[in-house]
Amino acid sequence: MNFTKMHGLGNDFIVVEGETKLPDNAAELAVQLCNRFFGIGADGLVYILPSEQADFRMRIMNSDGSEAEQCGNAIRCVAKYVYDNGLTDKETLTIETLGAGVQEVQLTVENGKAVLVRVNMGQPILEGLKVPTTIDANPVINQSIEVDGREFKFTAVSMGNPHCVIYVDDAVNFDLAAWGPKLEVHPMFPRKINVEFVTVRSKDFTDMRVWERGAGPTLACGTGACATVVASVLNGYTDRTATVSLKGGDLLIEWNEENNHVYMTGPAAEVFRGTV
Ligand SMILES: N[C@H](CCC[C@H](N)C(=O)O)C(=O)O
Repeated sequence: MNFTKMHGLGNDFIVVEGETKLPDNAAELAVQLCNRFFGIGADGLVYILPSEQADFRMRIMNSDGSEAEQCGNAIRCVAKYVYDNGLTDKETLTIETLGAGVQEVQLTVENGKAVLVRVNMGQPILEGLKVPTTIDANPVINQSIEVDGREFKFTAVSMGNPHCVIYVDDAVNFDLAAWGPKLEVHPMFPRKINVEFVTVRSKDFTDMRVWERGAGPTLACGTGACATVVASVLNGYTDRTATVSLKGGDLLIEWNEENNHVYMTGPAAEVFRGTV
């Protein structure tokens, strides 16, 4: 099987093109190939598939073999892949995902290669029961949750995949490994959850570190960055356009007031190609 290794701000993926549908063994393949010692190594396995509604369809498996509804960093990689490899000559194209339907993507092209990608990530889902959480509120803001005797307050946002946004004093140095895994699988989250720890630095700048559902600590999370800005606007902490600074780099997020859509702008990179 031929693959292309790509990343969005260090959130890295094995990208596979040429299949007409998700292989039956995609979950096992994801666990095997994402393993950083016995496989290629990545946060996820991404398939570029044909679509009836859009130019392309993306499906993404986390490194634990679970399928995610949506992935911001991966969709930027897919957009770069299809343009750079001549599968399309469009600089504005559409990609269909499980969690957000047909999404418009705009490429910035330099020397025939896509260097920056702006994605319409769709509308956030704020009804607690639809994120999903067990909390019947809309939105779920400042919700108390306890793990191992420590109380956190979270805001719940779905971008097609579920997110739990928690504000802390120092996100950059927060002990992700101590608390991320416990929150990920808390019974308040019926489909588990991605956990973002956020420190607001100004009305248009936040630090964020993420423990991802099904992948653990990643260097960046695109949907998590979108959830961070939505939660920060709901809490009155930031404006609707803000930079989210992740361990792997920065994403520019805009939650558009007119159409309620969230836009994410950031880079994507190809690292190497291979056969496995
Ligand atoms: N682990 C996530 C999927 C990948 C999301 C993240 N890598 C992004 O860039 O949005 C989940 O299970 O919902």
